[in-house]
Parts: sequence; structure tokens; C-alpha cells
Amino acid sequence: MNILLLGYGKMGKTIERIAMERGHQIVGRIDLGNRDEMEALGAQDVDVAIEFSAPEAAYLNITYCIKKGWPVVSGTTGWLDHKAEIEDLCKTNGGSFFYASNYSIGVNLFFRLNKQLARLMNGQGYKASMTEIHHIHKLDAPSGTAITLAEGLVAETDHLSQWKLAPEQSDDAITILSEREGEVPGTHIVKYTSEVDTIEIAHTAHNREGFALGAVVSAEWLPGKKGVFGMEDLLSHLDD
Ligand SMILES: NC(=O)C1=CN([C@@H]2O[C@H](COP(=O)(O)OP(=O)(O)OC[C@H]3O[C@@H](n4cnc5c(N)ncnc54)[C@H](OP(=O)(O)O)[C@@H]3O)[C@@H](O)[C@H]2O)C=CC1
Ligand SMILES: O=C(O)C1=N[C@H](C(=O)O)C[C@H](O)C1
Repeated sequence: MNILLLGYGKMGKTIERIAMERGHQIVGRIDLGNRDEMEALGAQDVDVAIEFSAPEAAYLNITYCIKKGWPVVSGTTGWLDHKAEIEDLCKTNGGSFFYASNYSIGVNLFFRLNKQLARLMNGQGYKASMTEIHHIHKLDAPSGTAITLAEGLVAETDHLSQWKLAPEQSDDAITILSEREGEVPGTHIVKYTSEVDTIEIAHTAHNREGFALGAVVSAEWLPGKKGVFGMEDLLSHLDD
């Protein structure tokens, strides 16, 4: 496949390597300085765009791809206030849009475990909290993954209705603590505490390979499908 990379930083470069190892061609590597190269590409030049850029850039990048008729896989976090607009645009234009806050298979299994644990813990008198730890270059907080975990947990917990970023807190919210340390690729911890004990589950990424492989597999899956998709569509075979 001919893949256009929108965002050529830590993730863009890892995705490039994995995509080439899987036999794909990279037809453009776009960052802030060379957007004219993207504008020179026609509808037929790109089979799929993979977008890992920055919170302030994602909305325009994805909009551009959809209007150009390119299927687009995005993993950029920190812009989801505009996701409903993108979904509408995709449907209106008959486009193909795939989004995940985290493309790693392990994290997507962890999302399911998180919801199962939340169902078990509901009404048992524990206080839930979450910690996410990432490298010091990360622009957004909390992480997109932490938001997905919090939404899953809140949906399964009767007395919770929202999340808050620490130090903010309230009785109806799960608090997310965001820590930034060195070059940590991504760690997420969900914790339940009572007066007598603590139960916690954690996912620790050792590098960016899992995120990048998931994005490339999603990009292989998307072309030819119309609409808005996510990891639950890609991984639906896990339910069999
Ligand atoms: N969903 C997932 O599984 C994962 C998501 N992410 C998310 O992906 C995003 C990127 O992460 P990462 O690669 O680590 O970040 P980097 O900062 O390493 O790379 C971001 C890249 O985007 C480029 N960029 C900035 N603005 C634009 C623009 N307007 N158009 C095109 N490119 C632009 C930057 O260019 P320049 O250098 O010129 O500024 C840079 O090359 C983040 O939002 C992160 O949270 C990360 C890992 C996994
Ligand atoms: O910025 C990162 O690095 C990561 N961002 C994603 C997020 O915000 O959840 C996914 C992963 O944790 C790495």
C-alpha cells in the first residue's frame, strides 16, 4: 500500500519502519515544515494516511485527508473535543476514518480488563483512582488512554459520572494523576483503595512498537470500508 505519514516524529518514524518491514511504501512524510508536499499528492497517490501529529494539528490534518478522499488512521491525542465534527464530516463525505487513543493490542485487552474489574468493584466501597506516566515531551494531559480507561470505568460504576485531572476532585469523579518522567513510553495504573486493602491493575509499555504495529495493521484493514471505526471493530474477532 501507499502510505502517507502525517506527523513524522517519534511515532511517525516507528510506523515508517514497521510499515516498510511489512512491504508498504511511504509516499510522504509530512510535518510542520513541508505541508506543500501533501498538497501536491492526488487522490490516487495515497491508499491510506496515518496521522500521529500534535493536539492542535490533528483536526485540520484529518479534515484534509477526508476531503481529499484518503482513508485516515489517527492516533493523535488531546483534540477529541472536535471528534464529533470529524465523524459528521466523514459520514457526509463518504469517507473512512479510524481512531484509537491507543493502538497497542495489550492496552486494548487492558481496556476490557478495566471494565470487567469496574463491574466487580461497583458498590463494594472502594475508591477508584488512576495514574498515567509518560515522557516529558508529551503535550497533553491526561493521556488519551487514561481518558478511555476513565470513561470505561465510569460507565460501569453507579456513583461515578465523570473524570477529573488531579488535583481537582469530586465525589462523583475518578481522579487521574498525570506524571511526566524521562522517556517513559506509557504506563497506566488503575487503583481501588479501601481502609483495609488496595487492588490495582497496570499496563506498562516497554517501547512504541505495539502502538506503531497496531496503527499499521489498522491502516491495512481500513481501505475499502466507509465510515468511522475503532479498535473494537478491528478486534471484534476476540469476542468469538
Ligand atoms: N494512539 C496511540 O496509540 C498513540 C498516540 N500517540 C499520540 O501521537 C501523537 C504524536 O506522538 P509522537 O510521535 O510521540 O510526537 P512527536 O512530537 O515526536 O511528533 C509529532 C510530529 O507531528 C508533527 N507536527 C506538528 N504539527 C503538525 C502539522 N500541523 N502537520 C503535520 N505534522 C505536524 C511534528 O513536526 P515538527 O517536529 O515539525 O513540530 C512532529 O514531527 C501525540 O498526540 C501522542 O499522544 C503516541 C503514541 C501512541
Ligand atoms: O504521547 C504518547 O507518547 C502516548 N500517547 C497516547 C496517549 O495519550 O494515551 C498513547 C500512549 O500512552 C503514548
